[in-house]
Amino acid sequence: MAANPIYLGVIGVGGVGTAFLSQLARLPNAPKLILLARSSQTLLAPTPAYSAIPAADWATASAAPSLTKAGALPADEIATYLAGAPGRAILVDNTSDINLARQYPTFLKKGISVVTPNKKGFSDDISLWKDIFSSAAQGKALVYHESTVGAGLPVLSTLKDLVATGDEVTRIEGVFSGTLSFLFNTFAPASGSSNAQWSAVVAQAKELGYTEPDPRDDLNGMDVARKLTILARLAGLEVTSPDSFPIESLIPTELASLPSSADGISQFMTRLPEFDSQMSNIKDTAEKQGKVVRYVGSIDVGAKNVTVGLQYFDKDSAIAGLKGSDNIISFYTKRYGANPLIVQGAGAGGDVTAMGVSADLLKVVERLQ
Ligand SMILES: NC(=O)C1=CN([C@@H]2O[C@H](COP(=O)(O)OP(=O)(O)OC[C@H]3O[C@@H](n4cnc5c(N)ncnc54)[C@H](OP(=O)(O)O)[C@@H]3O)[C@@H](O)[C@H]2O)C=CC1
Ligand SMILES: N[C@@H](CC=O)C(=O)O
Ligand code: NA
Repeated sequence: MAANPIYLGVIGVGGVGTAFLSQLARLPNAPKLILLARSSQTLLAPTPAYSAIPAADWATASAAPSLTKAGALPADEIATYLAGAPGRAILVDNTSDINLARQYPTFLKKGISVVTPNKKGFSDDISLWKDIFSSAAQGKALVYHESTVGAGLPVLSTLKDLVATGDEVTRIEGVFSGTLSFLFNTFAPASGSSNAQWSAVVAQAKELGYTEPDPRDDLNGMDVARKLTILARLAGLEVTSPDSFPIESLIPTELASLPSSADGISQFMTRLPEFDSQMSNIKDTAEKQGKVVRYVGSIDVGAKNVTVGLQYFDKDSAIAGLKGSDNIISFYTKRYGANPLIVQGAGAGGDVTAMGVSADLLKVVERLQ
């Protein structure tokens, strides 16, 4: 244990949360886990001892007899509990909950640093973005969210380094969704052929843990729009919200009004096969031109223009040739000239996303000590 112990609260033990916990259990110099929550239950290390919760997984942790067990706690109670620990505290939010994200300023003002792959807060209204960073300054706390774009790929750190060292970023473009990359790479591969139905590949992406908790957030383009909002803001554009530019949706209009509940997700997945021909038609149109279709985004910093949607690509292009859930993100800058700085690799999945969260956590621990 370090000279100044650092305390950790973790909320969310789904695909990313579970992978994060198993990485945490192996981290050198890991902070002391004193709070672990899922949507219906919270485990707390009793005060004043704050004995560490075993980080291996939820099942092991919840079996520990010494812990206090509560139902879902309001964010301000969690913040008060963490702020009461006898050292600096960090919150890791592994949920996709916008309401929790809206409470980041409460945590930060109390000096609790935030590490998260949850993109909702950083892509919500610009007022929340400003509140998060001014609250961090006020509470002398840190905010790291690398996995909000490109999962664990070094996308935000690269962009921040470019900006901080005075380069001029002119354009950022590429494939920003692991789910949509996997869907198109599998459904419409650049080499060989595929008979896979669109709905079956969507179900596979969900099973592999690539999709958002609600896969419609991937298919409607909102997940990509949120990532582009975050990148645009870091590049200096005041994008007011992720719906302030046009977004092409791949949700069949007939299914657009299903409820956003768990039942709505299940109805959507059940009915999606009825509309497989819509995506097959798009694939065939590209095929007739000797091309493949892919879902891409771009930010033209000078023109303050953001685009999100389908485009056709030559089969020998870098974007057409991506594999699996790969993202590819090209940064065009004054220094790099005509040859962009490119970041490429898996852009979704529990382990690679948790890697970004764990690496951020290590950075925060290092800076707090
Ligand atoms: N999956 C991926 O490849 C990537 C994911 N991300 C982001 O990571 C985050 C997590 O994704 P993922 O693990 O796939 O999602 P999951 O749906 O698998 O897990 C979400 C977890 O959050 C918990 N949860 C939700 N709301 C609350 C709340 N208010 N309080 C406490 N717990 C809550 C759920 O609880 P319960 O277990 O009780 O249901 C569940 O444990 C999301 O923000 C996602 O956008 C980012 C990059 C890539
Ligand atoms: N659902 C997202 C997960 C990572 O952000 C994606 O598919 O890219
Ligand atoms: Na990243």
